[in-house]
Amino acid sequence: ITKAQRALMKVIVDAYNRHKIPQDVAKKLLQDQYSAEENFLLLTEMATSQVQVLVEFTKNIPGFLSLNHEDQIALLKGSAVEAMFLRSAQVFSQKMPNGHTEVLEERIRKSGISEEFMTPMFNFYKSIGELHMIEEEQALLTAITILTPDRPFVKDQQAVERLQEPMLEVLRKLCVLQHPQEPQYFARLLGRLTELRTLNHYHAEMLTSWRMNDHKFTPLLCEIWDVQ
Ligand SMILES: CC1(C)[C@H]2CC[C@]1(C)[C@H](OC(=O)c1ccc(O)cc1)C2
Repeated sequence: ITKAQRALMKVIVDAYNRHKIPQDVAKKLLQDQYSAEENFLLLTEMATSQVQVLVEFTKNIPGFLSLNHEDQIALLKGSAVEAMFLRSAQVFSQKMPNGHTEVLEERIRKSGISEEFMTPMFNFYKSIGELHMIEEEQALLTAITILTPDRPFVKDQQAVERLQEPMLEVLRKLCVLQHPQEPQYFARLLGRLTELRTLNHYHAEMLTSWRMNDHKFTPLLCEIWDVQ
């Protein structure tokens, strides 16, 4: 890994760690009561703070703010669900003090999300947990997800590729260094990004079913997912 690549990795990891989910949201998970309505409100707060954290992290990705402005928006809107699941998968698999994970899982299961969505979601969390990613890998994988050139409405895809490629190269080298006994590890990480894309569909269904039951989203969530 060259000096420049180490510098890039440091910028990404610092940004990833600097923007955390506010502790009050995590604390509330344990306090408030357990009604489906209460759970939905908590998940709304969690999703809203995750999108805020996503926007802050994205602004710190070297070169992102020099992209065409419409493309910046298209990348954020196109990757919000995937970045949110990636971050919550990491929160689920190690960041949470144990006990919180079960409570969060319980609240998700009792918040009006249909069963058919639960399975793929929790399978994804398990498959991320099994990778035991270090924070550098998590941060780089999130940046790579955001810098996906073929999101809808992205005009200058080459400009996005030019930012994503160096990240992929650093991640590839990092995987070789971190997992010398597992030459396929980098390929497994990228395989998770494919699994992530399938969650977009389930997530859209989830939003629709919540809206049909007249659940209210926050303005930020309405804006990032073009609802209401
Ligand atoms: C852990 C998750 C990634 C999983 C369950 C909660 C999440 C934060 C997310 O919730 C929403 O997208 C969401 C969208 C709108 C809303 O009002 C509430 C939650 C889906």
